Amino acid sequence: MVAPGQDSREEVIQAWYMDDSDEDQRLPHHKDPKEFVSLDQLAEFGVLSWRLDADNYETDEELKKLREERGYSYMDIIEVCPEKLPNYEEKIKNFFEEHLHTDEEIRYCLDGSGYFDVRDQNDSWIRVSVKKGGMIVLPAGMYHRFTLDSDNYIKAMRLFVGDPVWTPFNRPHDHLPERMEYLKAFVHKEAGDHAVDAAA
Ligand SMILES: CSCCC(=O)/C(O)=C/O
Ligand SMILES: [Fe+2]
Repeated sequence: MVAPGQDSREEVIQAWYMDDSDEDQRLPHHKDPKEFVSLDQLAEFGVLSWRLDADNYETDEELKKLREERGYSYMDIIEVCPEKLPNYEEKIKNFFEEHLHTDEEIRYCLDGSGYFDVRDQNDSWIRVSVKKGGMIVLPAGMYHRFTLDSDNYIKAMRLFVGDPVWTPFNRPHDHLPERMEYLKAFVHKEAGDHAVDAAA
Protein backbone atom coordinates (compact mmCIF):
# COMPACT_ATOMS: atom_id res chain seq x y z
CA MET A 1 0.00 0.00 0.00
CA VAL A 2 1.47 3.35 -1.02
CA ALA A 3 0.50 6.37 1.08
CA PRO A 4 -0.55 9.53 -0.82
CA GLY A 5 2.55 11.37 -1.95
CA GLN A 6 4.78 8.35 -1.38
CA ASP A 7 6.87 7.15 -4.29
CA SER A 8 6.01 3.50 -5.06
CA ARG A 9 9.59 2.93 -6.27
CA GLU A 10 10.65 3.03 -2.63
CA GLU A 11 8.80 -0.24 -2.02
CA VAL A 12 11.30 -2.04 -4.28
CA ILE A 13 14.39 0.20 -4.32
CA GLN A 14 16.03 1.54 -1.16
CA ALA A 15 19.47 2.99 -0.59
CA TRP A 16 21.64 3.67 2.46
CA TYR A 17 25.20 4.48 3.47
CA MET A 18 27.22 1.39 4.38
CA ASP A 19 29.20 0.68 7.53
CA ASP A 20 32.92 -0.21 7.32
CA SER A 21 32.69 -3.78 8.61
CA ASP A 22 34.26 -6.73 6.78
CA GLU A 23 31.38 -9.02 7.69
CA ASP A 24 29.54 -11.11 5.09
CA GLN A 25 28.95 -8.96 1.97
CA ARG A 26 25.36 -10.29 1.74
CA LEU A 27 24.33 -8.60 5.01
CA PRO A 28 22.69 -5.13 4.75
CA HIS A 29 25.67 -3.27 6.31
CA HIS A 30 23.64 -0.35 7.66
CA LYS A 31 25.40 2.35 9.65
CA ASP A 32 24.28 2.83 13.27
CA PRO A 33 22.05 4.85 13.24
CA LYS A 34 20.80 4.03 9.75
CA GLU A 35 21.46 6.66 7.08
CA PHE A 36 19.12 6.35 4.11
CA VAL A 37 19.66 7.95 0.71
CA SER A 38 16.62 9.06 -1.30
CA LEU A 39 16.02 8.12 -4.92
CA ASP A 40 16.31 11.83 -5.77
CA GLN A 41 19.77 11.91 -4.18
CA LEU A 42 20.73 8.82 -6.18
CA ALA A 43 19.60 10.59 -9.36
CA GLU A 44 22.06 13.40 -8.54
CA PHE A 45 24.85 10.81 -8.87
CA GLY A 46 23.33 9.65 -12.16
CA VAL A 47 21.56 6.55 -10.80
CA LEU A 48 18.10 6.39 -12.39
CA SER A 49 15.26 4.21 -11.12
CA TRP A 50 11.82 2.96 -12.07
CA ARG A 51 9.21 0.58 -10.72
CA LEU A 52 7.68 -1.71 -13.33
CA ASP A 53 5.27 -4.64 -13.48
CA ALA A 54 7.66 -7.60 -13.26
CA ASP A 55 4.87 -10.20 -13.50
CA ASN A 56 3.95 -8.94 -16.97
CA TYR A 57 7.30 -7.78 -18.37
CA GLU A 58 6.71 -9.55 -21.69
CA THR A 59 3.69 -7.38 -22.53
CA ASP A 60 4.40 -4.29 -20.41
CA GLU A 61 3.80 -1.13 -22.47
CA GLU A 62 5.68 1.02 -19.94
CA LEU A 63 8.82 -1.10 -20.36
CA LYS A 64 8.38 -1.05 -24.14
CA LYS A 65 8.14 2.77 -24.13
CA LEU A 66 11.14 3.12 -21.83
CA ARG A 67 13.23 0.85 -24.06
CA GLU A 68 12.23 2.84 -27.14
CA GLU A 69 12.92 6.20 -25.50
CA ARG A 70 16.35 5.16 -24.19
CA GLY A 71 17.35 3.03 -27.15
CA TYR A 72 17.63 -0.23 -25.19
CA SER A 73 17.52 -2.54 -28.18
CA TYR A 74 19.27 -5.53 -26.52
CA MET A 75 17.75 -7.59 -23.72
CA ASP A 76 18.58 -10.83 -21.95
CA ILE A 77 17.79 -12.42 -18.62
CA ILE A 78 20.33 -13.61 -16.05
CA GLU A 79 19.64 -15.74 -13.00
CA VAL A 80 22.27 -15.54 -10.30
CA CYS A 81 22.32 -18.79 -8.29
CA PRO A 82 24.65 -21.82 -8.37
CA GLU A 83 22.19 -23.97 -10.37
CA LYS A 84 21.63 -21.46 -13.19
CA LEU A 85 24.81 -19.40 -13.55
CA PRO A 86 27.86 -21.12 -15.09
CA ASN A 87 31.06 -20.43 -13.09
CA TYR A 88 28.89 -19.09 -10.27
CA GLU A 89 31.65 -18.66 -7.64
CA GLU A 90 33.99 -16.84 -10.01
CA LYS A 91 31.19 -14.57 -11.30
CA ILE A 92 30.00 -13.71 -7.78
CA LYS A 93 33.59 -12.76 -6.90
CA ASN A 94 34.00 -10.65 -10.03
CA PHE A 95 30.65 -8.86 -9.58
CA PHE A 96 31.85 -7.73 -6.12
CA GLU A 97 35.17 -6.30 -7.38
CA GLU A 98 34.80 -2.54 -7.61
CA HIS A 99 34.60 -1.68 -11.30
CA LEU A 100 33.11 0.55 -13.96
CA HIS A 101 31.80 0.05 -17.47
CA THR A 102 32.12 2.29 -20.50
CA ASP A 103 28.34 2.05 -20.99
CA GLU A 104 25.32 2.23 -18.72
CA GLU A 105 24.60 -0.81 -16.55
CA ILE A 106 20.85 -1.38 -16.78
CA ARG A 107 19.25 -4.01 -14.55
CA TYR A 108 15.58 -4.79 -14.02
CA CYS A 109 14.84 -7.18 -11.15
CA LEU A 110 12.21 -9.70 -12.29
CA ASP A 111 12.45 -11.83 -9.16
CA GLY A 112 14.53 -12.14 -6.00
CA SER A 113 16.73 -9.25 -4.91
CA GLY A 114 20.29 -7.98 -4.70
CA TYR A 115 22.56 -5.09 -3.75
CA PHE A 116 24.21 -2.70 -6.18
CA ASP A 117 26.83 -0.66 -4.28
CA VAL A 118 27.79 2.71 -5.75
CA ARG A 119 30.27 5.40 -4.71
CA ASP A 120 29.02 8.86 -3.76
CA GLN A 121 30.91 12.08 -4.60
CA ASN A 122 33.13 11.62 -1.50
CA ASP A 123 33.89 8.00 -2.41
CA SER A 124 31.65 6.57 0.34
CA TRP A 125 29.70 3.40 -0.45
CA ILE A 126 25.93 3.62 -0.89
CA ARG A 127 24.12 0.27 -0.95
CA VAL A 128 21.17 0.16 -3.36
CA SER A 129 18.79 -2.68 -2.58
CA VAL A 130 16.73 -3.72 -5.61
CA LYS A 131 13.76 -6.08 -5.34
CA LYS A 132 11.21 -7.51 -7.77
CA GLY A 133 9.88 -4.71 -10.00
CA GLY A 134 12.81 -2.35 -9.43
CA MET A 135 14.85 -1.19 -12.40
CA ILE A 136 18.04 0.86 -12.10
CA VAL A 137 20.52 2.45 -14.47
CA LEU A 138 24.09 3.06 -13.34
CA PRO A 139 25.79 5.60 -15.60
CA ALA A 140 28.89 4.80 -17.65
CA GLY A 141 32.05 5.55 -15.69
CA MET A 142 30.57 5.11 -12.19
CA TYR A 143 32.46 2.78 -9.84
CA HIS A 144 30.17 0.10 -8.43
CA ARG A 145 29.87 -3.58 -7.47
CA PHE A 146 27.10 -6.15 -7.06
CA THR A 147 26.29 -8.83 -4.51
CA LEU A 148 23.38 -11.10 -3.78
CA ASP A 149 21.71 -10.46 -0.43
CA SER A 150 21.11 -13.19 2.15
CA ASP A 151 18.18 -14.60 0.10
CA ASN A 152 20.83 -15.67 -2.45
CA TYR A 153 18.83 -15.27 -5.64
CA ILE A 154 18.13 -12.70 -8.31
CA LYS A 155 16.58 -12.94 -11.75
CA ALA A 156 17.35 -9.78 -13.69
CA MET A 157 16.78 -8.40 -17.14
CA ARG A 158 19.91 -6.85 -18.65
CA LEU A 159 19.35 -4.13 -21.21
CA PHE A 160 21.81 -2.44 -23.53
CA VAL A 161 22.00 0.06 -26.37
CA GLY A 162 23.13 -2.02 -29.37
CA ASP A 163 25.47 -5.01 -29.02
CA PRO A 164 26.23 -5.63 -25.35
CA VAL A 165 29.68 -5.05 -23.88
CA TRP A 166 29.93 -6.43 -20.35
CA THR A 167 33.65 -5.71 -19.77
CA PRO A 168 34.31 -4.57 -16.20
CA PHE A 169 37.25 -2.20 -15.69
CA ASN A 170 38.39 -2.80 -12.13
CA ARG A 171 39.37 0.21 -10.08
CA PRO A 172 41.56 2.15 -10.79
CA HIS A 173 40.62 3.05 -14.35
CA ASP A 174 40.45 6.81 -13.90
CA HIS A 175 42.01 7.70 -17.23
CA LEU A 176 39.13 6.29 -19.30
CA PRO A 177 37.18 9.02 -21.16
CA GLU A 178 33.90 7.61 -19.76
CA ARG A 179 35.24 8.01 -16.20
CA MET A 180 36.24 11.61 -16.86
CA GLU A 181 32.85 12.32 -18.47
CA TYR A 182 31.11 10.79 -15.44
CA LEU A 183 33.10 12.98 -13.03
CA LYS A 184 32.38 16.08 -15.09
CA ALA A 185 28.65 15.36 -15.32
CA PHE A 186 27.88 14.17 -11.78
CA VAL A 187 30.73 14.84 -9.34
CA HIS A 188 32.47 18.06 -10.35
CA LYS A 189 29.31 19.56 -11.79
CA GLU A 190 29.10 22.15 -8.99
CA ALA A 191 32.54 23.49 -9.90
CA GLY A 192 31.19 23.81 -13.44
CA ASP A 193 28.05 25.53 -12.14
CA HIS A 194 30.16 28.05 -10.15
CA ALA A 195 32.27 28.74 -13.23
CA VAL A 196 29.09 29.41 -15.20
CA ASP A 197 27.75 31.64 -12.38
CA ALA A 198 31.05 33.55 -12.22
CA ALA A 199 31.04 34.07 -15.97
CA ALA A 200 27.45 35.35 -15.96
C1 LIG B 1 22.13 -8.80 -11.29
S1 LIG B 1 23.09 -8.74 -12.72
C2 LIG B 1 24.70 -9.28 -12.22
C3 LIG B 1 25.62 -8.17 -11.88
C4 LIG B 1 26.21 -7.54 -13.11
O1 LIG B 1 25.89 -7.91 -14.19
C5 LIG B 1 27.15 -6.47 -12.97
O2 LIG B 1 27.73 -6.00 -14.06
C6 LIG B 1 27.45 -5.89 -11.81
O3 LIG B 1 28.19 -4.81 -11.78
FE1 LIG C 1 28.95 -3.78 -13.35
